[in-house]
Amino acid sequence: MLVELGPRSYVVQVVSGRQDSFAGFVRSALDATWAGRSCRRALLVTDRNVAPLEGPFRAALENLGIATSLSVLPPGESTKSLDCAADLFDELVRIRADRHTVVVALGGGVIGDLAGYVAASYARGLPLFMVPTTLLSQVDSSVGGKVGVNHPRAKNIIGAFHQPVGVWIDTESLKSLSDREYRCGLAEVIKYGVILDADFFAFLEQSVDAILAREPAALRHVVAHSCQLKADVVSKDEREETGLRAVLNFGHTVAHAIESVAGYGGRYHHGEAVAVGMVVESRLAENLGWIDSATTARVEALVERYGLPVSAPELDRDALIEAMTRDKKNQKGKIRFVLPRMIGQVELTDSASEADVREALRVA
Ligand SMILES: NC(=O)c1ccc[n+]([C@@H]2O[C@H](COP(=O)([O-])OP(=O)(O)OC[C@H]3O[C@@H](n4cnc5c(N)ncnc54)[C@H](O)[C@@H]3O)[C@@H](O)[C@H]2O)c1
Ligand SMILES: O=C(O)C(=O)C[C@@H](O)[C@H](O)[C@H](O)COP(=O)(O)O
Ligand SMILES: [Zn+2]
Repeated sequence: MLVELGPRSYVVQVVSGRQDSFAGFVRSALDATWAGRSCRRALLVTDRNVAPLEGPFRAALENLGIATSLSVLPPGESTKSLDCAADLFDELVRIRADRHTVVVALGGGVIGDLAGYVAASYARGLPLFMVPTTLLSQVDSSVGGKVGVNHPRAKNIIGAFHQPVGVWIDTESLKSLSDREYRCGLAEVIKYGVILDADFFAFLEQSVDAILAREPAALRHVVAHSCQLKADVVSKDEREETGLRAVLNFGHTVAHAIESVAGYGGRYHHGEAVAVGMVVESRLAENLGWIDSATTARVEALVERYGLPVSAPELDRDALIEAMTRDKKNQKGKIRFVLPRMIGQVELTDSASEADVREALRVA
């Protein structure tokens, strides 16, 4: 599928175990860019858990005549930091990278966001390939060009929009992914159903066993359909300017507060925080009269059936609300939420008062 962005358009290729075609994909994606055939060097960025998968990707790049250096970082959310970005800048300087040096992010959303941010900033922009290896990064973070790192008190607050030149998704790379990380990806998948596609939400309700068992056909549908939904949104509102792209932030006002209060790499991984966030924000919509209690119950039930948390009772409520006051979506000092009007449709609003938010968090 294509993410249509005029001169920055790119292909999202979804395969199952076709590593041999990666080199051809890179060649044709690079040929479509201004940097084209002059790309002779690459920095392949990964983490320790994913490093066992890097060999064929490095070999493919080398076979294309692209001399490839490898940076292996510690796994986990705390790697999405300015310190780790600085390490990658050091490496790019060391290998004398120039604007024809390609950055390849092989890993989950942490590696994609971090390496993407480095690619966006170094020499004011290097060509970037995303090779996502978690379900979450395959259905969400590898597509759309949001890259960045965390500030200790504000999630993703340092970043850029920098579209990749290509996204290579091999669903077979998920074979080594833990069940916990697999479920994290399913939180963002459920999100797509709530925000954009009631039929997809119903499919997720009907296919719990097949999806949790990672049945290949169900998995491919989940990945390809999620990417298509995201690609359509990003094509229409690349930089979150019209309000459309903001729909992808359903559950995230609360989720990002949970992550920064609990600590990056702490008790809640991003997908788990999004799971809690979707339940709390559905309850908020219900309390505002936007949806009925049956709709909230449907969201909560699906989150639970996929083995994801629905509450974070141990986190301090004042700290959560304080963290929400630093959310990127806020305007004129008001916290903004993306809330459901029904399954398949959401709206951005600043109409929730602090008391409303507190009430929605009360039972969470
Ligand atoms: N840019 C965006 O649009 C966007 C969208 C959603 C999420 N995100 C960001 O993505 C991050 C979360 O991404 P994530 O859930 O992929 O987390 P992650 O990158 O931390 O990966 C989760 C864990 O899985 C391991 N792993 C990765 N691939 C593996 C594989 N194939 N086999 C075994 N282990 C593997 C990693 O080493 C890590 O320990 C968060 O920082 C979130 O903010 C960004
Ligand atoms: O791509 C987007 O836009 C999203 O909102 C996708 C989210 O799942 C993702 O977590 C994203 O990183 C959040 O963006 P942010 O702008 O709120 O930091
Ligand atoms: Zn997310």
